[in-house]
Amino acid sequence: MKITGAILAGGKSSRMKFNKALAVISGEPVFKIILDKFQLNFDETITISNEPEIYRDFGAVIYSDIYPGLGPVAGIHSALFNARYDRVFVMGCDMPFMNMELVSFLSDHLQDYDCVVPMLDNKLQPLSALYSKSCLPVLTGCLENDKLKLIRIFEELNHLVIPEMQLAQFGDPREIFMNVNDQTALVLAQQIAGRYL
Ligand SMILES: Nc1nc2c(ncn2[C@@H]2O[C@H](COP(=O)(O)OP(=O)(O)OP(=O)(O)O)[C@@H](O)[C@H]2O)c(=O)[nH]1
Repeated sequence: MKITGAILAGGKSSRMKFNKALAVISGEPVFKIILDKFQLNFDETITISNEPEIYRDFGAVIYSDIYPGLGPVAGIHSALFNARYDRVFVMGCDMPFMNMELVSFLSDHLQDYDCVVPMLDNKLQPLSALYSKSCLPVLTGCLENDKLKLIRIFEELNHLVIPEMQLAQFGDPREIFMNVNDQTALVLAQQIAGRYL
């Protein structure tokens, strides 16, 4: 089954105080690290951002939000809408250490579900989850009805949760799922990058 990898890069980076996708780890912007990994592993890679000029120079294929200004639910919606393939791995632009075998594992479990979503620290991880295009009507409904909290999409989606115990076979979930979204996380990511990049 072919998979589209979608990088969401339409946020405000208010915690980092500069565009976190451009934070440098091991000499490269986090966005470039993710883009390279996605292009190597997925059948198609797309980036969802309303600022295409930032990412075009990296050679990214960019689509904007169809519902601009509504946050990450709109980013996932645009990713699924624009993806060439039915299966879409959607990830934030601040996760340099995602494990691609883990993504294959999520994909292997999609058959009977609209999406497969990891759970870490008792929280679903919608921004590192595998979605089918069958999610689109639910996402459109959420956006049209002002239901913009990411976690609420799962009230209506037929989803499979992958518990932390199963994620651990791919490495330390706290590192694999690390969000480099503030200065503290950036320093930590720079310290452990050698093990991943
Ligand atoms: N396409 C798109 N992506 C978004 C949008 N809002 C957030 N994202 C992305 O979703 C991921 C998670 O976003 P957050 O970390 O919760 O928010 P953020 O605005 O990027 O950062 P903070 O302002 O620090 O919360 C990041 O990769 C963002 O770039 C949006 O409106 N559209």
